[in-house]
Formats: sequence, C-alpha cells, structure tokens
Amino acid sequence: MDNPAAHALASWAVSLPLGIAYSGGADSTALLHAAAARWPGQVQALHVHHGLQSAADDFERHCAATCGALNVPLHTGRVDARHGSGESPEDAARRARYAALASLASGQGVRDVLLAQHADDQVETMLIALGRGAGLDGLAAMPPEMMRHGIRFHRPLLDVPAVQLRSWLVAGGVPFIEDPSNSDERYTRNRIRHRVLPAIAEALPQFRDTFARSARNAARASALLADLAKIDLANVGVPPSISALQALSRERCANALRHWLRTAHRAVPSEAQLQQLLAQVDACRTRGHSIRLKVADGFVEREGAELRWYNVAP
Ligand SMILES: Nc1ncnc2c1ncn2[C@@H]1O[C@H](COP(=O)(O)OP(=O)(O)OP(=O)(O)O)[C@@H](O)[C@H]1O
Repeated sequence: MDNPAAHALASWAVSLPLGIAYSGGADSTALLHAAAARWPGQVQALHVHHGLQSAADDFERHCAATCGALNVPLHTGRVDARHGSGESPEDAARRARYAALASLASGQGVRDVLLAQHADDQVETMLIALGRGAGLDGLAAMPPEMMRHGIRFHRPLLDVPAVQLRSWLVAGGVPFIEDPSNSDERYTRNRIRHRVLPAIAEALPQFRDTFARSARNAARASALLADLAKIDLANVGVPPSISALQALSRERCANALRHWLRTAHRAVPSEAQLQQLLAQVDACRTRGHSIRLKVADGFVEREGAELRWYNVAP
C-alpha cells in the first residue's frame, strides 16, 4: 500500500528547504514520511509545543523519536495560547500556532511550510462555517495555499480522505499520537467528525468531492467580490465618501463597506450591524445627519462627508 500523502506531493510545487508542520498526529505523520521520502535532506520538521496541555511534553518526545528515525531535523517552538475576548480557545490556539510555525520556519531559512489538513477537515470546516451563518468567505473553507507572517503555507492533502492516511499508517505499523482531545465532544469539530460525517457519508457517498467543489466555487466567488470591492473602494475612497456609497446598489455598498472594515480595520460587522449601517448611509442626506454605530469592537461615525471607524477598546 502506498502512502496517499506521497501521491498528493508528487506534483506539488514548493521551494526547498521545506518545513512540515508536525504535531505527531496521524495526518502530519503521514505527511512527514511522504515529504522526507520525496525531498531527502531538504525537510525540517516544525513542532509547536502547546504549553497548556499536560501531555505536550510526551508529544514532543514522540516527535523527536520519529524525526530521529527519519533523519529529519526537528525544531520546537512554545506557545502560550491565551484567548482574547470574542475569540474561542481553539481559534486562539490556531492563531498562535501559525505565528509559532512561521517563526520556526524563518529561523531555519524555510519559506514554504506544509500543513496536513485533509478532505475530512475541509468538510468539517465548511460545516462549522455553515453553523455560524458564514458568508462565501467562510464557505470557501481552507485554501490550498496562503501567505501568513511572510511564510507560504500549503495544504497538499485537502483531497485525501482521512481514512486513507490512517489506513496507511496502521498497515505499516507507523507510530503516531492519538490526541485524546480529538474525541472530546464538547468541541463542535469533534461532534461533526464523529456524528455528522458518518451520516452524510451514508446519504451522500461522494460528499468529500462535492463539498470540495462547493468550497472552490465559494472561494472563486469570494475572490470576485473582493475584486469588486477594490474597484468600488477606489472610486468611493478610503475612508469612504458617503455620497459615493449612496451611488452604489445596496449589495455593492454592503460589499464595499465589509471589505473596507475588514482590510483597513480588521473589523467584521455582524449582519445586523451591517444592515443598520446601510440604512444610515442611505438616510444620510442632510448636513446635520449624524451616524454613530457599533461595529465589531469599535464604532463607525460620520465625519463630514466621510465615514470613519474608531476602535474604542477600554
Ligand atoms: N502542535 C503542532 N505542531 C506543529 N504543527 C501542528 C500542530 N498542531 C497542528 N499542526 C499542523 O496543523 C494541521 C492542522 O491542525 P489540526 O489540529 O487539525 O491537526 P491534528 O489534529 O494535530 O492533526 P495531525 O493528525 O495532522 O497531526 C496539522 O495537520 C499539522 O500539520
């Protein structure tokens, strides 16, 4: 039986030397083996030690043993993922992990890092996005490539079903860590993995492929909306002119405002906030009309002929 990760890497373009985000879990273990075979002597394993978990020291020891056997250098970074307000512990841990991986990679002169998310992870991510009422951006789920902190992160396994990776590991007796938190059903992702995916698989056997196609379609449409927002903001200005916003259709105005808030201020309005803002922009036809609306963790205000966003964090 061939490593399905090796098949995925066969035509994947990366720059060398290459980093592998290696947790010690099943998926990144299969990925590490495939990468070490495909690019001998060019692979660096990057491991993030999550100081919060008591088992983290054991995970690191396991990773060191595997890397020793594969003759792959292992670099470990520590994170203390305290979550800020409005951020879930999982989101905080993920954000801290990417920053740590990027810093480990830069330290080794590595510009490209592979992550091991697979087709099941992609479907779970889409379902989580649906559960949150996400827009196209969220339904696009995880991109196969992205730049973060100056590092190019790749996800070459997005078309590979989880069961194929695990079967290869088990068939070859390849050791990997079974993270106990993966079976904790207090986490939405785990509930989806253990209860929802088996039911979907029964009703829609092709779901991994078709969901992936939907994610790609959403990503394309989302990119077009971002292009349109850039065109509109070039006319409307940044900060945006109220009269120029009024010349746009309601949906185009919403798209431009969402893009402005996100790119200029990292502020993501709720649906209700955006609807209020649109109504205020539309109603703002007199000199004396004032606008002041809560948006994300700040406010949008009218200042003369323009809108401004202020962050009034305590
Ligand atoms: N502690 C870590 N150190 C380095 N990379 C990690 C770590 N945790 C996760 N990653 C990387 O991020 C990807 C997605 O994270 P996720 O939490 O879904 O992985 P995981 O459950 O640990 O899976 P895996 O079986 O791949 O190790 C992993 O496939 C791996 O490439």
